[in-house]
Amino acid sequence: MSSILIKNGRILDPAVGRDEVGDLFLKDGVIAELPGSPAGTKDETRVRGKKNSGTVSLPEDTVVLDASGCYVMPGLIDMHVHLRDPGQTWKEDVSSGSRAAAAGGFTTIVAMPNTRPTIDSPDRVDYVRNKAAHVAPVHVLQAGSVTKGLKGEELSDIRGMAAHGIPAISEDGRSVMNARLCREAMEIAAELHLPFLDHCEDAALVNGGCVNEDSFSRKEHLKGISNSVEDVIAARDILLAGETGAQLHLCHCSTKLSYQMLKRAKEQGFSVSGEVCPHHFTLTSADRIPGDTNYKMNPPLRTGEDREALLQGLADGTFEVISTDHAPHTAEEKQQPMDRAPFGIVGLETCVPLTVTQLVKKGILTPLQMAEKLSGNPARLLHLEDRGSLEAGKAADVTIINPEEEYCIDAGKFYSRGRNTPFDGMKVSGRVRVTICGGKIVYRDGRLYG
Ligand SMILES: NC(=O)N[C@@H](CC(=O)O)C(=O)O
Ligand SMILES: [Zn+2]
Ligand SMILES: [Zn+2]
Repeated sequence: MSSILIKNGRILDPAVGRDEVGDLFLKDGVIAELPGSPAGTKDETRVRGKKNSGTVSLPEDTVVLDASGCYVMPGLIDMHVHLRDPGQTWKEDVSSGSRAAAAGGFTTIVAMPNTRPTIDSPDRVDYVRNKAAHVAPVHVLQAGSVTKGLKGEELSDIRGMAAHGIPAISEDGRSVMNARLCREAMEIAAELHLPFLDHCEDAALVNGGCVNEDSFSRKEHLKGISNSVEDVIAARDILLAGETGAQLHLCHCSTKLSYQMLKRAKEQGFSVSGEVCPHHFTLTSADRIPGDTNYKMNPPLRTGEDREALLQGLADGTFEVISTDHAPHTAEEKQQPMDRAPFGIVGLETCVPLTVTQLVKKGILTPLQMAEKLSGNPARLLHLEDRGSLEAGKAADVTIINPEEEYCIDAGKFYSRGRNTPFDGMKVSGRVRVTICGGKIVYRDGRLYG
């Protein structure tokens, strides 16, 4: 493996609050001290000085990357991805999904267990892990389901799956509607220090709704999904997490009340966190094009008031994570009427430009906060100690982004098998230039390697 020197980038390390122009050196799969800098010192002025002094001697095979004008962040981590493998590999599989991740700047992704069959046992965890080890250019972590077959009747073998390396449990796609069973799962999760990634949706309240319940749904005579569908389960599960001590992470938060409840729970010292997806911080139900199922996802696009609360929560730190909820479906599947088409949109290859365009350029997040929500915090919440930071000794997982490059999103160029996005053709700013995983360049300027 060659060494890599990243020169003149804006080094953004959320773990230590570092934001300065400098160089980064990667060697033997880890972030290393810059050659010539006295070992163990973190005197950045001296390291920077060396750069210009010409005395640095690099290993001969060093690849030098000029990152002038670019953000250099610890490799991005997506806590919420659907790889559809096993069982629905026409939509996506471990290979295509992990390649899309690399192209999107992600070096670690968490795959949700709502596959066919469900990932609810150690051997099914092993299936994804073994496949990923052979085909994935980035780290793929497989979450385990809370109940067998996502049926909500009997707990999965959570302990067994924990022994096989799941980073978290999740019933994503639905909620565990039986509160007693959910509480039992949280007790086990607390004991094993496994985060509980919570999809909040009351199965009875949702009642076949397909878009947000508002004036638009009424006008189109579509069944609506009220905010309470999400909020009642978020409230219930925050209470259960408080009682059990489980580490609760609210997935794809979309409502104003989920923001307020999360904020309050944190003030009370509960171990809770929350994520917002780019589509929810970018769009509202008013942006939906009637009949276009690429605007159909779960939870649905909400009102402007909800979106404002999400932006507020991202800015004030209540939501510490941005995740994609990458949910690929085929064009045929999506070309059904609104009430029949599947929920979900792809997100791995649009997350960085949407975050830069909607949040950083508009002053809602600083570039350092962007690195925090896309890497530092996910690493902390998933207990990935070697990631989410650019300090010496950490994994050589790095993402280089040019925040100034303007272009139009082209779904036809996605590495994902899914093309289902409402953002095709949208003008954005911010392009992933290089993704480095484990000290290897896996993506550079439009091309995948390895
Ligand atoms: N978000 C979605 O709209 N769809 C997800 C399920 C989920 O994340 O709840 C999917 O698996 O397709
Ligand atoms: Zn979900
Ligand atoms: Zn999901």
